Amino acid sequence: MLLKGARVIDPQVGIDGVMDVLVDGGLIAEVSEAVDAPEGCEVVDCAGKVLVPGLVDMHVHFRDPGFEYKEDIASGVRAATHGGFTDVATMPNTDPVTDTGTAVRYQIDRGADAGLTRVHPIGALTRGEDGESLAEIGDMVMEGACGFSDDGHGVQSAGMMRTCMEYVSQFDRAVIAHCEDESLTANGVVNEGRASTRLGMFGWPALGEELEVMRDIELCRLTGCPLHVAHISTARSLDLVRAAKAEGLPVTCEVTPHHLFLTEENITDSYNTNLKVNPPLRTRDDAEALVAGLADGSIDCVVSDHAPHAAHEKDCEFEIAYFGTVGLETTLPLMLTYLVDRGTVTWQRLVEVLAVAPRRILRLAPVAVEAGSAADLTLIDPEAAVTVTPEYFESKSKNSAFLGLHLKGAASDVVIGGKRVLEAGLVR
Ligand SMILES: NC(=O)N[C@@H](CC(=O)O)C(=O)O
Ligand SMILES: [Zn+2]
Ligand SMILES: [Zn+2]
Repeated sequence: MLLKGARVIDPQVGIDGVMDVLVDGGLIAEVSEAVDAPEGCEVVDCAGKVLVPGLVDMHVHFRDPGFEYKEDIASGVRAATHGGFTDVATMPNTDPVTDTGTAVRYQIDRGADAGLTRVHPIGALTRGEDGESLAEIGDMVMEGACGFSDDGHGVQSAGMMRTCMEYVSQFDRAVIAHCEDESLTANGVVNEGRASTRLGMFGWPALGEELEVMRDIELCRLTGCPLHVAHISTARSLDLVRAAKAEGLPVTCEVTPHHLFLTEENITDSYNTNLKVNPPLRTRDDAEALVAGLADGSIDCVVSDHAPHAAHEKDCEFEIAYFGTVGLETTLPLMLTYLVDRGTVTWQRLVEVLAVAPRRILRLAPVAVEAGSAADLTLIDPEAAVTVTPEYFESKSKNSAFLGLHLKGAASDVVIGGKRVLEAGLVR
């Protein structure tokens, strides 16, 4: 297959220019200004589009096994492919929890059966995510777990988290921390401050996150285990991560589009339960600090934290609605519309935060737009018009914090292992 005339952008190899990319089998055979199509070669006209290394969303919830009515692996990978991702990492808060090698293998195999976006399971740190005893981490590494997390909960005991980090540090994997001290956040549904006061609801204070970020950075120092802070949401958490990085500690972090582009102010007028997320939407100052941190390199990657929930779990009082927003199909359009098109984030930085850094943090093989690399590629149409409606989603769930928006720019094609799985915006 010959991808002809796209603007190819890959900071890893220092390219930004209009090129032809020849794919042979699962690999990239040639990247140059003019490649003649070999006989019988499928030619894809990519004029006006941008070709980048395949995008990776390193934080999604596919609810399989256990809550397949919200999402299963087959529907999850369709959403991921539609969103432009060649690879995703799935969180272990399934039922049963993904805490054994068999459970990890199940997700990889189900993902492979679908033949779309690849699924890389993240294993649980503790058995059943109960925070009390270590899960079968070595067994999960052997079956292909790409990282470890009790996402959905913080590990409440510092001693248990220390044990987890000491154990994981024997393997070449990161601990991905959902930082939440539940003694501070109990019952909290919105940011503690103006939002909780105006709405008369229990607050989830910034300190509930920051205290565990501080603790886990200290445990990283003690154990040497790579620490990745999930869905960072406050300016102070970011400062803590910056300071840790400046000291040379192996600390990285991620941010979601909803924490970049929405604030607690979006909730106060609407009571829209799709804006109920964990951690909660914070202040405008926090969101601005996160955008700055993403642009300056302090934040390593962008993740959707795709958290599908059924209609009845959101169409209810704010206090009892489930936490989470779907995100796989809006992350790229939001990034393009609000950051790249406006020049806040360069295309090169977009590729770093959505393709390069997540592979590094998950210890996946690097992918670059150069001869010899795996042909895992995302083709972006910067002019595509996206209207976020329930019908737009391939996901089983429609609980998007961004419903109703008109966005500009989306993936048009996705190539995985040399196979085109998204063609002109349609999942095969
Ligand atoms: N983020 C959310 O609001 N919800 C996630 C859990 C999580 O990511 O902590 C979920 O599993 O629904
Ligand atoms: Zn979480
Ligand atoms: Zn999550």
